[in-house]
Amino acid sequence: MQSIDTKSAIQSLLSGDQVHTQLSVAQLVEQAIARGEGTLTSTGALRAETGKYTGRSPEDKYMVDEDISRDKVDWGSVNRPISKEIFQNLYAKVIDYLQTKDALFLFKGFAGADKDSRLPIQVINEYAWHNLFAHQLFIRPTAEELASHNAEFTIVSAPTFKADPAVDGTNSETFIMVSMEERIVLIGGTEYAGEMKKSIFGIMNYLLPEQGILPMHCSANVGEEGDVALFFGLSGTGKTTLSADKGRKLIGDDEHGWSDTGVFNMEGGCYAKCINLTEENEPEIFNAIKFGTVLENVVIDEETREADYDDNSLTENTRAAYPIDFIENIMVPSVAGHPKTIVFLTADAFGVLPPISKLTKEQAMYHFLSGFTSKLAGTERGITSPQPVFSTCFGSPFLPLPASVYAEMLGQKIDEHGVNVYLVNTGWTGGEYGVGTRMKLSYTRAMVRAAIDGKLDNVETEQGSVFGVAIPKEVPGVPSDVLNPRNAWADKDAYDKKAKELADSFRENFKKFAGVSEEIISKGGPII
Ligand SMILES: Nc1ncnc2c1ncn2[C@@H]1O[C@H](COP(=O)(O)OP(=O)(O)O)[C@@H](O)[C@H]1O
Ligand SMILES: C=C(OP(=O)(O)O)C(=O)O
Ligand SMILES: [Mn+2]
Repeated sequence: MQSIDTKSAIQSLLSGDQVHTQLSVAQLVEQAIARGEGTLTSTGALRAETGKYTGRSPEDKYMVDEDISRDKVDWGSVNRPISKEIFQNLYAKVIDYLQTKDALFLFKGFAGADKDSRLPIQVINEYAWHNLFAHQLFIRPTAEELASHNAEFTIVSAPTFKADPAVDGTNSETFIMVSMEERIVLIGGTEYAGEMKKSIFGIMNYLLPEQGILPMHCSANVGEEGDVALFFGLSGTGKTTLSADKGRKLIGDDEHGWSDTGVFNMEGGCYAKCINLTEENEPEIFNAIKFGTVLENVVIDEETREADYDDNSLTENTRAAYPIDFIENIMVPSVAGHPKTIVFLTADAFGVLPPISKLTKEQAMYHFLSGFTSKLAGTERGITSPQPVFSTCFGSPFLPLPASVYAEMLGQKIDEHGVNVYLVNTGWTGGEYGVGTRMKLSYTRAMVRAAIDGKLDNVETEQGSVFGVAIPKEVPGVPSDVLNPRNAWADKDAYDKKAKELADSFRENFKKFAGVSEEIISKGGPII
């Protein structure tokens, strides 16, 4: 086995004079364009294409099997074990490969806006545009912080290095490998920039619980009274869209920690979907697409360089990456108090779940563990239409530890802070995918605002027929006939049939939580 000292390998790689360290946004944009990695758009954004991989590649994501993490990790199809030997061999090859490049880009910064728990990281990129992505998405250091910066985790990203599965022991040419012992993320064979931010999120999901902090796959914002709201949800359910609300300060759009003092963003930027983006529906995001923003796989006119957000010819998962301060109303720093409201976002492709309902403590725990939603087209390789999925804690692709670790912490925190929990279906209504339509964004916004503003605290409710959740009979700004999902279906028998199917699949899925208290199932689960 070729065993290498990973730390000195990084040091020697970084000592070369081809390494551009901590370039400014302007310098990175200039480099990316000069190197033919991307083009400038009419609003000043840098536009790049990612080739074959336009979403994450979960089947190529591995955790190295090591003594320090072996007994902690929840091994399986999310956390795929890979031997130290395979990791070390590939690592050595990637370092050798990067040594041959005439330019490399290094970003140093942090994950975690709370200074007590933040993780100093560095990102070594083959591409300038990837380094710009890292610069915009992670937390940028001040000059003083940079001077004393000492990275505790390193991402090494070599997108043009392709593994040979037969020789290298991988599943494909692509690999995302996390070593908790060496404190390295090794990425090769994919140009999708989202792998970088989500692998650091996975690492925070490993490290924070040890410090008594709950890591969460959610967005967060805060109102004028300091009232914090969290929006949990798998990709495409509306975290980024719904948290950008001009009446509330954005804390972050995707990854947060919840400590004894409150919540904090792990990131320094946002990663918004652009498909069908309009200024009217999503003005904050639309206007954030300017100089400094990275546009991924958005089709632009060759001459005018105008973006066509409706064009999905490269992927459904078109993206804009921008620093959080490109959103007008934000919390600085990205830290706030304890949440008052939690919203679980689900994009139900069956059209069965109500567009908004209030959950009891047991229902909240049941739905958090179930994490029912649909994988929407694009964010993961191979998904082209909504696929119903149970993604525990609304983020199973990013959880290295068993779900119970996160669920127990959330349960305690909800109790301790008396948080109101709502389930919001941003998916289908009036029929399943293909028959019904997606819930209107303006209605969802109105429902979420009413919940956060306490306007649903004392309204009349009816009991949902599937889970027994409390469905408000009226929500300001929303026609009442969309509130009860059964009413929204023309064919009631078809609804009941689908609902039964869904309830059965929840029960089936929940069997994996054998150790969970009977009360959560009896009081929180389906009633049909
Ligand atoms: N009712 C709705 N609620 C939220 N988003 C919706 C709704 N209808 C359509 N959308 C679209 O769904 C996508 C939600 O994606 P996004 O907010 O990026 O999700 P996430 O951040 O959770 O991955 C956006 O493109 C948004 O325009
Ligand atoms: C970047 C991602 O997150 P989201 O779609 O939740 O924004 C992802 O899942 O790859
Ligand atoms: Mn998002």
